[in-house]
Amino acid sequence: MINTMFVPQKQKHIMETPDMGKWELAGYEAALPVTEKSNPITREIDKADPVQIVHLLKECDAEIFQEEDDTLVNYKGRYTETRTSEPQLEVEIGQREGETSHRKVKRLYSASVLQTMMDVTKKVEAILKDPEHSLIILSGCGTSGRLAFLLATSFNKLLKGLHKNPSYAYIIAGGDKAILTSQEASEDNPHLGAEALKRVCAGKKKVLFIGISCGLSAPFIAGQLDFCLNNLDVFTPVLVGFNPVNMARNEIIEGWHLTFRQVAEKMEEVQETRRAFILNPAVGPEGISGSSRMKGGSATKIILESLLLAAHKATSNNKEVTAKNLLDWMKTYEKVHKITYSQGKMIAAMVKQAGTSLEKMGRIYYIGWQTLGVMGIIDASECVPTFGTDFSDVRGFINKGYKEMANREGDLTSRGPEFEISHEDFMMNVLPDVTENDTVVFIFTLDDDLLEIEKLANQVKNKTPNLHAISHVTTGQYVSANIKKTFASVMSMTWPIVFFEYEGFFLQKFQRELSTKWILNAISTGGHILKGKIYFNHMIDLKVSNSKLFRRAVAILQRFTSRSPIICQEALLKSIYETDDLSDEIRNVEISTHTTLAATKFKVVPTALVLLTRNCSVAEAMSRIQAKPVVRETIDRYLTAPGRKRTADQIEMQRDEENE
Ligand SMILES: C[C@](O)(c1cnc(-c2ccc(S(=O)(=O)c3ccc(N)nc3)s2)c(Cl)c1)C(F)(F)F
Ligand SMILES: O=P(O)(O)OC[C@@H](O)[C@@H](O)[C@H](O)[C@@H](O)CO
Repeated sequence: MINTMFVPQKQKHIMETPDMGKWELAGYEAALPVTEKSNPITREIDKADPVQIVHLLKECDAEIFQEEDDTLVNYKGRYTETRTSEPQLEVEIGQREGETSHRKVKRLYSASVLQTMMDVTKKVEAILKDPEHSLIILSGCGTSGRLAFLLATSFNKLLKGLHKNPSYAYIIAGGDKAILTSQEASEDNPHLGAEALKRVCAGKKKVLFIGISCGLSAPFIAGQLDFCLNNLDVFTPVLVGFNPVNMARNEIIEGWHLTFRQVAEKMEEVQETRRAFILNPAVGPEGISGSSRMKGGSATKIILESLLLAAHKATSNNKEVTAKNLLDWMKTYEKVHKITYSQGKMIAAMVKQAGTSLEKMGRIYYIGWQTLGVMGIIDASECVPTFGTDFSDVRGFINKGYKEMANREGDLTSRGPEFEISHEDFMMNVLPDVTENDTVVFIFTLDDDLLEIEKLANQVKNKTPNLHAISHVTTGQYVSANIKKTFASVMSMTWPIVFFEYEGFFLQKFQRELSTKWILNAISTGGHILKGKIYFNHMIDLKVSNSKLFRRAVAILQRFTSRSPIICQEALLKSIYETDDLSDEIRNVEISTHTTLAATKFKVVPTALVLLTRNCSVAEAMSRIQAKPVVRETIDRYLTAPGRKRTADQIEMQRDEENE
């Protein structure tokens, strides 16, 4: 029987997990948070060619829509006979002795999810009736914060079109600069979250707070939810994420008194009285383990756009929202998946092109119009924390810059080159240095200014032949021959004409955004896979810049070395502090001390991997990694991952250690 995986920390920082080599045996996989698991579909994605990469990502994204299958979950930590392929096991902490209950895994279309969505739409409608004294706030960290920004501005535009005052606001951990740049550390501060929430809704009498944390793990969001739970007269908290509550993060949050799971359990209690809500369907593990920008981000868009659009439609038609309405809105997003991936071959060609550019140390530029430009900016900004690249490797630009973005803090250009996002900035400061190693992708609809598009495209064409277009057209519209001949390739998605009234126009816009997100996620992920950044389906060389990434680094080291969590954490700390003998002082300082220092270092996880497999000094491990910069080859040489044959000396070494 394995010890339960996440218990409130007794010792500092040690995650209670089964020790080495027992991952598969004890059903450990099933007890992992869904959002952090390795997805079997992409287990060998690092060996796939562009066409296969796109196919694997398509399969992963399809899991978002998977119906509730008859997987029964048994609480007593025993296997349950299920009709799905593998035995499911979920370890519930503190379940009363003798009580076994069966529960199905909650999915996007589960009755309980639709019911909760309906309950939340009623709260939205109440807020919309009184914009003066009430507010809907969307909040998140990283990608979840960027989507909070996009959703809030989109729905305020919808209201503006109806000559109504704005009812939405957004919070992103780290402020508006986090829309464009990686501010991973701000995720770890619950006080920062609560302070930002207080500031944004000062004076409001009724606030619907929607906190987005795909992994049910961000302390920033935990702080905001807890603040709401202590002020339920004004606040109605909604938690959006993709783990069951009993898999919410259970690590004591630094400088605070609760874990995310304790906050989520309090939310569950209050949900009984319909004064708090949790929307947390499982959508399956990410194609790159833990990369919640992908399926987590897509599912966030689908759930919240369907829910909010339904509420707006009900308000303008003065009709009740039904579960069927919500199901119909969400089902239309399945068509988006079908239409988008019907272009699999062209997406693969762009993935291949991206890989070539990145391998040649070239760059990738997304030149987008309106919110499709925002999707480009979001995908580009995620590459830094996801693949450890420089901001200049993948960049997004949008017509009219901050005017089009309509972000609260306005024009950020003066903060530095990574904040230059307008087409003018691109033409003046980037285009002159574009070479044939670079790839440029235009993203637009046929309702955008086609003359402007053609003019800019011809200027780019003089600098690189790798000029591609993603265009969204409505049935009956066709990309002109002029436009076609300007681009090396044009991927054209044709969308059905929307008949339902005003909200339908926004649904079409949202669906073109999701389609674009899937394509750009494939381009940036596929490009970095082809560059050799991914091992199996893990980004091993991650920057350990917050506590979640620290945990992921230790978990990845455990997974690839089968060593104990303690040994793996020691190796990681040796690598971060560049020392062969860790002082107790280092062992016992707060995790933020480790991550603050680690954020300034390179390749600390690969170095720790070499430390664990070669029993050498940190200096020697670092020089080996320096000598062979591509992570995958480095590791291949020293390591065979679980499930692939293990070398004799590794078995020997492991046996020695176990006898220590
Ligand atoms: C799947 C894998 O074993 C793995 C990866 N990451 C992790 C984790 C990453 C981040 C965490 S965590 O920050 O502790 C966390 C994050 C979310 C959550 N709900 N609970 C805990 S665990 C785990 Cl538990 C396993 C592998 F292979 F990737 F290492
Ligand atoms: O939404 P969560 O689980 O709280 O995660 C919030 C952020 O850590 C997450 O968005 C991160 O920036 C992305 O790079 C993940 O791919």
